[in-house]
Amino acid sequence: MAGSGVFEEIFDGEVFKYYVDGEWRKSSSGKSVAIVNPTTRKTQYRVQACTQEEVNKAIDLAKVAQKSWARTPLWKRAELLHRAAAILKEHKAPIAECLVKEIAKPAKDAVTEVVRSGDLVSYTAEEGVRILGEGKFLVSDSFPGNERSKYCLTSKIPLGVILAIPPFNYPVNLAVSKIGPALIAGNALVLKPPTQGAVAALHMVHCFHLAGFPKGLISCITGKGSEIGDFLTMHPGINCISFTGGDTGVAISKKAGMVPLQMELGGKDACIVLEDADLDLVASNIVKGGFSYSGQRCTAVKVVLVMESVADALVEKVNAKVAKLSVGAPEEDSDITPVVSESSANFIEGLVVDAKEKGATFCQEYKREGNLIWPLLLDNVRPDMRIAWEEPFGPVLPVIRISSVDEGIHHCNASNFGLQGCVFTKDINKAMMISDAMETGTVQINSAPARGPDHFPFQGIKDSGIGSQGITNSINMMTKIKSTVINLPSPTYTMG
Ligand SMILES: NC(=O)C1=CN([C@@H]2O[C@H](COP(=O)(O)OP(=O)(O)OC[C@H]3O[C@@H](n4cnc5c(N)ncnc54)[C@H](OP(=O)(O)O)[C@@H]3O)[C@@H](O)[C@H]2O)C=CC1
Ligand SMILES: O=C(O)[C@H](O)COP(=O)(O)O
Repeated sequence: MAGSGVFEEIFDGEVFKYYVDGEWRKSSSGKSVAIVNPTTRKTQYRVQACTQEEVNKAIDLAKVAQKSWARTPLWKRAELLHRAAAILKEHKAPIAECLVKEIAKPAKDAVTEVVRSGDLVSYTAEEGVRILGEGKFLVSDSFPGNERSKYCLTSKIPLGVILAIPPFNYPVNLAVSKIGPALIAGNALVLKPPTQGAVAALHMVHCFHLAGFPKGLISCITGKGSEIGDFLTMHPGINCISFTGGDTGVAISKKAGMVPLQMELGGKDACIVLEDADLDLVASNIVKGGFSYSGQRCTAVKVVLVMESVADALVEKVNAKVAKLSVGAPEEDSDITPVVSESSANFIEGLVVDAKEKGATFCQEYKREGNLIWPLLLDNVRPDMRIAWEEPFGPVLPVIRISSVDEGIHHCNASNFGLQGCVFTKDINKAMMISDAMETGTVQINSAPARGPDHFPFQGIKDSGIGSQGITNSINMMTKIKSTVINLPSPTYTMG
């Protein structure tokens, strides 16, 4: 059960504590933030509403702890990360339980998220010792006009204090995808978890505490992003921000100071289906890609662009699979579970109503109970409908029929998002041409969009993000190049 067993010290019986200076503490604010269970719509947990002074303290301590952490041998940093990964996996059950209660993640997927996170941390430790263990050696005579009298040695040094802000849909995995790279690279880390998902994140942080990381190196500040977010992101003590979420990220990028930003934001991932595609494969991928975790993935298929000649057949196959999706509680491991909040459900409903008014074909009856929305495929969607462009982040998927591949590419590229996309065809030449033409960070050929495996580069263009994630890219992003140049009194040439 949450907050019990090895996790007892993170809970005071009513409110989960926040983490600073290697300790679990109550906020001096005396206030807490409620986490509403999306299924019951009742308060499930409470977390501390941290104050600005508590943020200042966490960042001050992080600054101090980072200095000695950066002097800790790389292999020792890796060893601690491996230990944290093992503890995380050992305690997957109570952490998964939090994910079920806080964000209505289906029970099996919740366990998968925790195990995947442990694997991510271990991989990060291994990758870190390799890529941070190497630098560059340059000689001056390769540049015109120079003799071989200067040797340049480069290495990767930490940035300082990294601020990590993950979203509700992967509060553990998208937290460790920032924590692991930050720590292996010698940085300190301040985590601001999403409110929905905060308790799972606090349990995860406790696994790092149990692993024995130095005091002050990691802290976890809870509270509403709308209240504490600006103070954190504009804090002069923060040296880098790694954020995953929605439009909030665009606002942060305008407010943040001169610090490196890693922004993974929303998407409207298009699935382009050509006439020669294997329609059974496409249908499976559309259902998995569009409806897993009720469409609440940035990489969910969010619009299907299918050639008119195969559209009827495809829609029929997709509908047959949608009919088999189970709808209900996350505890029962239902395929479709309640969306994260009432406001999210209302937003999705707004898109559905707009599509209805403008004449979309409803392949299923629209049904909603509380935050639970039954899976819905909308056929014959046209560009004047909001759902053609906006991200529902729910189990509603639009189908736009196209008469040419160019029309599909045009729709994809007209979006202000550019996260991922996919194309289904048996013709690899066409697939490559379409992939090159799609203005997205990744194109999947013959599979639905996905971030994983977690070591693959993951990036969005346009409003979908800044920089690139993936284990190696995140480690590099959280470091800076430092050069040392040895100036020789006279040129020297090998064996010369
Ligand atoms: N490209 C990607 O990798 C991914 C993108 N997303 C996108 O995220 C969105 C859904 O996630 P959601 O959690 O609702 O996104 P939000 O942008 O609403 O929230 C993301 C995080 O930002 C915090 N936050 C809110 N306001 C501020 C602020 N002013 N300053 C700093 N932090 C703040 C939130 O805290 P709090 O919860 O307390 O408000 C949360 O931790 C979708 O648009 C989705 O596409 C999601 C996952 C992956
Ligand atoms: O937040 C998201 O939606 C994730 O980054 C998607 O990850 P996945 O594609 O591996 O499910």
